[in-house]
Amino acid sequence: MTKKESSVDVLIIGAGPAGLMAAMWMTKCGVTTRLVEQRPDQLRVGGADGIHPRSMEMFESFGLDQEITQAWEPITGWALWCRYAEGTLARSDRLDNPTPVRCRWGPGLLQQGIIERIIKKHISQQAFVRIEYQTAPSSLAINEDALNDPDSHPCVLSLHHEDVGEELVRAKYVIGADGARSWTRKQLEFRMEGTRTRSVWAVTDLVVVSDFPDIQMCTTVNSYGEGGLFFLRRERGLTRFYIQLNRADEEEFPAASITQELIIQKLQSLLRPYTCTVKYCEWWSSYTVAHYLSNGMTKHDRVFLVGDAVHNHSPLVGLGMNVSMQDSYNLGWKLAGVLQKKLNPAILSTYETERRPVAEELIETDRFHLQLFDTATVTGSEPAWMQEREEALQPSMQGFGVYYQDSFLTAATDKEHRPDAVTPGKRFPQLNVSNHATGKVCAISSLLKSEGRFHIIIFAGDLSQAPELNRFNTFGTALEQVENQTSRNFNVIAVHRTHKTAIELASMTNIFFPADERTGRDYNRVYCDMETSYEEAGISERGAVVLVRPDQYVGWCGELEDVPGLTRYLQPIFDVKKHA
Ligand SMILES: Cc1cc2nc3c(=O)[nH]c(=O)nc-3n(C[C@H](O)[C@H](O)[C@H](O)COP(=O)(O)OP(=O)(O)OC[C@H]3O[C@@H](n4cnc5c(N)ncnc54)[C@H](O)[C@@H]3O)c2cc1C
Repeated sequence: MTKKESSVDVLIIGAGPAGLMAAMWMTKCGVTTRLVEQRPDQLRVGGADGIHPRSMEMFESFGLDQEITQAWEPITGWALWCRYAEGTLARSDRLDNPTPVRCRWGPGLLQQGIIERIIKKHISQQAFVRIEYQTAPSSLAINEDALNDPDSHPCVLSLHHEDVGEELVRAKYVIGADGARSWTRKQLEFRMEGTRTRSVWAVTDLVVVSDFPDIQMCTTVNSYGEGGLFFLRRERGLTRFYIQLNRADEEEFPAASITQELIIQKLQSLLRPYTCTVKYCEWWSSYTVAHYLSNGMTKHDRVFLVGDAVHNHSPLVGLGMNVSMQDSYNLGWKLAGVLQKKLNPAILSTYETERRPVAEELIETDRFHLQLFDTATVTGSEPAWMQEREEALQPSMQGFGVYYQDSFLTAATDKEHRPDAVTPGKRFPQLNVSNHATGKVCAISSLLKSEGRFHIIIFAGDLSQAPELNRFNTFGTALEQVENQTSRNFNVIAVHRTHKTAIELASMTNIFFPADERTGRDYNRVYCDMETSYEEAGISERGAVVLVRPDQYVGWCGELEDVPGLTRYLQPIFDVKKHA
């Protein structure tokens, strides 16, 4: 029988959070994609559950936020407990959840399978993105002679479908999102580098009845002599427990001895004298803490690795799913833009230069956090020390520590012209504004939808003054020319500091108040400052122009007069001629 043959723009291997996030970009950008998954189409149990504020911003940009927040359990605070040397178990502190700076989302908890189902539902609405279950690749070859032809399909894979057998697929690009034991990584001959510890943990999702006072909180219990315990209240009445069975400085723990009964006994022992009766166990598993990083993330910028295929660490800090999705969030718009011939293929090299430092930091953060349980000794000063650790972790836990510095996409800006909170390389912060035409209040970040477009945010100052209005309109006219020259449409957002009655939309140039024959006037481009956004962003009365990348990271900042600077930044990114 002859093997079926086909071609596709993007082939994604693995429908976990990283693969689905990549497929979500392709869905939004209209790129023909196949996502193959070796498992059957079933709801995953167990796995991740912690969602960072930054991941919520990503979900919001794809229109998934409401479905997530309808199902999740927000994290409202933390309790810290210690079992002291004499054996007493006591609460050392109860902390409110630190409010993320300039973000409207806090962290929350929702089982990974439910998150995946929500993303899949949106992907399935578009026929050009197809998810195929019980399907896995069996070979991958890259035709190196075809790499320079943007229309070529240099990645050649054999796919095995459980039902229909073998198929030969030629893909322009491949994304290996196939988890910690990545098949794709092995084909690319990348090595995982790192170390394995002897720290062993059990993890389980339980419905319990307990008289422990903070059973409804996110709680850390440190019993240094006996092992750590960490738990979080979840959706559907479940609680996720992480139970340390062995510290890194102890002898090797026999993995075969781990049973559900052993885990529950250990949990009950760590919580004594409080009681904890298990009513239902949805899932349990165990793992030995290891820290590994792949020595490569891309081959020829045609095959990419994302998520756990690149970085492995302990699930305890709740970083893996978030960082994995963020890998794909970084890659997806670049790949889609190149395939649509809107972006220079050279941009693809920034995936590794931007995400490798994040992966390295992820591993370090996890190591740092585990020391809380592994190397501590009872000194009597644990609470302050524990709190310091928790606080130090916050930027990573919120997802706001990321700072991209590849000069291709991040223009260094003179300090003099750079607003404080709006820094090239960092994600655009939440700043509240009200729509000039309707008065509706919103965060600017909620207007930065993931559609593959760059966003231009103009802080225009006080437009009741004729010179300022003139300056604003001059910039608008120049921006229209940039759009025409580059054949790119920007998401244009202007924020002025003028009393609403002192300026009319009609006095603004076309780009700020455009008219469409079919849909009429666009009233969604001009917003009023809510008296704080300029101060919060550190923008002076003269205003500023902020160019935000499609993934909501600031690319460039400058003055309204600096259209040449803006053009210089965009030119190499949009330079597709020599590749077309
Ligand atoms: C107990 C536990 C708790 C966790 N808690 C958190 C948390 O709270 N927050 C957090 O951020 N992270 C957490 N994590 C980590 C998180 O689950 C992972 O980092 C995340 O799932 C990685 O996503 P991924 O898409 O890269 O890989 P995976 O989720 O591993 O997805 C890979 C997919 O690829 C498929 N696949 C593999 N090989 C092939 C192949 N050859 N062909 C086709 N398909 C293939 C697999 O079946 C799988 O569906 C936790 C992990 C565990 C185990």
